[in-house]
Amino acid sequence: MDVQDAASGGDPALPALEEVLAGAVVVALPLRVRFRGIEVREALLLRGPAGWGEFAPFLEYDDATAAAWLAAGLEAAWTGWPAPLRPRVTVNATVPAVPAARVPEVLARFPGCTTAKVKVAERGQSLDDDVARVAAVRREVARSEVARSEVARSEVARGVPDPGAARVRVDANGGWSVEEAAAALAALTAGPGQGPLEYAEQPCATVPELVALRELLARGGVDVRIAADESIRRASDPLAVVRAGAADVAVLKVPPMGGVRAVLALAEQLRAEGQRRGGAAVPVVLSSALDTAVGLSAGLAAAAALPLADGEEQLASGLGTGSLLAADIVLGGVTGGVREINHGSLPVGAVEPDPDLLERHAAAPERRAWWLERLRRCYALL
Ligand SMILES: O=C(O)CCC(=O)c1ccccc1C(=O)O
Ligand SMILES: [Mg+2]
Repeated sequence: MDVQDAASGGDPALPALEEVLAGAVVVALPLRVRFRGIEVREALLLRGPAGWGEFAPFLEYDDATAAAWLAAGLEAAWTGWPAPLRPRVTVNATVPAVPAARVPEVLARFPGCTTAKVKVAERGQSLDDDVARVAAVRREVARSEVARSEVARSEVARGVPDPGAARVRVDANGGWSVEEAAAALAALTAGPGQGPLEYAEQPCATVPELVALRELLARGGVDVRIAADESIRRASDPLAVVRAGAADVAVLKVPPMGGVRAVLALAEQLRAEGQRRGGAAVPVVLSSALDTAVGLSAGLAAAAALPLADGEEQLASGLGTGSLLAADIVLGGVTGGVREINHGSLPVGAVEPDPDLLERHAAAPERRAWWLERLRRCYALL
């Protein structure tokens, strides 16, 4: 992170820029449904001695922010990751801000997932849209869960799957005011067809708002944990939100934190900080940044290497987002083959992009040039 270092020849552990550029491939992958305002996911893939890495900061990010994403990609391709502690990682279904009627179609791409994360507070939509979408997710997850369980098969016949049984979390991406969040979380937990929420991810944008929301929820008897996402990955001090007592759960993503090792170190600090505060550790949820199959390998490596306390159950990771892409650069996917979601989990391990798919999904020449230039600028910041 020291500009002077870069100017004077750079970090000795960094591969040479020419070497990094030599293995760069830029792809553009279509999404099945609009997510986070985008319909095509562009990514620059890096080929190094340790394997493949990904550099895919969202287009609007500035270079200082994007540099951390490059560090994560270089770690993947030139250094590799700590050994996994478990071979598979449980993932949540990720439900974009679709109309309720499209929920079954989305969830069908997350076979066996019993935890669902639902996007809420989308710009241009109303609380009614969120309430309908979340209720549809509860119904659908409960239905498929009951359908899988021998014991409960007769209950399906009797038509009584319990919508409260699904594990549902919502992600507002900071889109609510404190008052809107309190009203929405009350409606999403107590209204008809609703039930408990595992947590609400970034209901409001700022740390003081999160603190105020927690107080308001406690006063109103609404029992929903708060998870911090943007308050961690966009903050100069990622621990500040936990120190302020504003978050019960920490959502961590490998690319914005600068790599698997950086995420694991932060998880360790969060654990210590939580214990210092009141004895309870702050649980960590690994999540994707809408990565390609290559980028997801890094998230899976982090989730698989995350130490757990005795008896601690790992919360489902938001790493099933490959299902949101209509095409990827490894063979197979959810419909069969390499690293498909099976019984709600994904196997850990590297993937090898398919040369034909890399070619088929290659970005246009001007987009490739744009990404290579961005890589050069970010490299200079490492
Ligand atoms: O956590 C998940 O289920 C999927 C990942 C996700 O929601 C996401 C993906 C890209 C950018 C931002 C976010 C987010 O969590 O806000
Ligand atoms: Mg989020």
